[in-house]
Amino acid sequence: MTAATATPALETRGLTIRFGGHVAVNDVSCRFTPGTLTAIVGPNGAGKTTYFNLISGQLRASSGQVLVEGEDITSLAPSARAKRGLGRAFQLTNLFPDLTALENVRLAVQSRAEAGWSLLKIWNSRRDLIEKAEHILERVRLSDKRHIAPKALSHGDQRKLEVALLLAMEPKVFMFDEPTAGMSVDEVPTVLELIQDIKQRGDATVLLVEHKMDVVRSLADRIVVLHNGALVADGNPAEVIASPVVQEAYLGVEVAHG
Ligand SMILES: Nc1ncnc2c1ncn2[C@@H]1O[C@H](COP(=O)(O)OP(=O)(O)OP(=O)(O)O)[C@@H](O)[C@H]1O
Repeated sequence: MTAATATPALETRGLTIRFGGHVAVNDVSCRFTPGTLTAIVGPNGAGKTTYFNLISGQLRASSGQVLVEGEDITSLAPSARAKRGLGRAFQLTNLFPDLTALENVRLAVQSRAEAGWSLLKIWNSRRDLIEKAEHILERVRLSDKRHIAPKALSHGDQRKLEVALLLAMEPKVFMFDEPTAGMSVDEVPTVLELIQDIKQRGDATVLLVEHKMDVVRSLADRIVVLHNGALVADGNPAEVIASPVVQEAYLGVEVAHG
C-alpha cells in the first residue's frame, strides 16, 4: 500500500463549526499520513486554531467527523482522544511545578503505562519507567537539568520539558500550535530541532500551525492553507507557496521578503 492509499493516522471529514452565524471551520476534509509533517497556514482568523481544537476535542463540531486510524472519535472528550493517540503539545499536560523535571516525565511515562498495564506490572517495572524517563530527557536535551523543578527552568527549557511529556505519551499524531510563539530568538532553534527529530524518527504524523514561513519551509513536507475556515490549497511546499492563490492572497508579503 502506498502512503496515499494507506489508512491515514488522522482524517477530518467535512469538519465544520459555526459560532452563531459565523462559520469558523467550513467543511474541511483532510487526511494526514504517517511520516509526514503538515504545516497548516493561513491569515489571522482563518480557523487554524479552531481546526486544532476540533481535532483535539476542545471544541465540538457542528458537523463532520474526526477519525484516528479510521476510527470515528468525534464524540470523545479530549482526554479520550489523547488516549487514542492524539498528542497536542503545550496544552494536554500541566507541569507539576514543584516536582523535578525527571519526576514530571516519569509520571507521564507511568500514566501512559497504566493505560495498558496492571498495577503489579508497573510496580515491577518502576526501574524501566525511570530509565525511559531519563532517555526522554536525554532526547530533549534536558538530562543535566533533570533534578530541577519546572518553575526554576527557563521558558525554553519548560517548552522542552513539555515536549518530553508529549513524547512520554507516545502519541500517533503530534500537534504543535505555534511552538515558537513567545520564545527568545536563541531558544527557537532547539524547539525546531526537537520537532525535526520527532519528524525524522519513525513514522510520526505531525501537524504544525505556524505563521513564520521560514519555519514552515524548513520543516514541512506538505502545506495546507485555510482561509475563512475553508481549505483552499493543499500540496507540497514549493507548489503551494508558488501557487497564485497563496502568493496573492495569503503569503504574498512574507514570500516576497522571506
Ligand atoms: N469560541 C469562539 N466563539 C466565537 N468565535 C470564535 C471562537 N473561536 C474562534 N472564533 C472565531 O473563529 C475564527 C477563526 O479563529 P481562529 O483562532 O481559529 O483563527 P486562526 O487561523 O487560528 O487565527 P490566528 O492566526 O490569528 O491565531 C475567528 O473569526 C475567530 O474570531
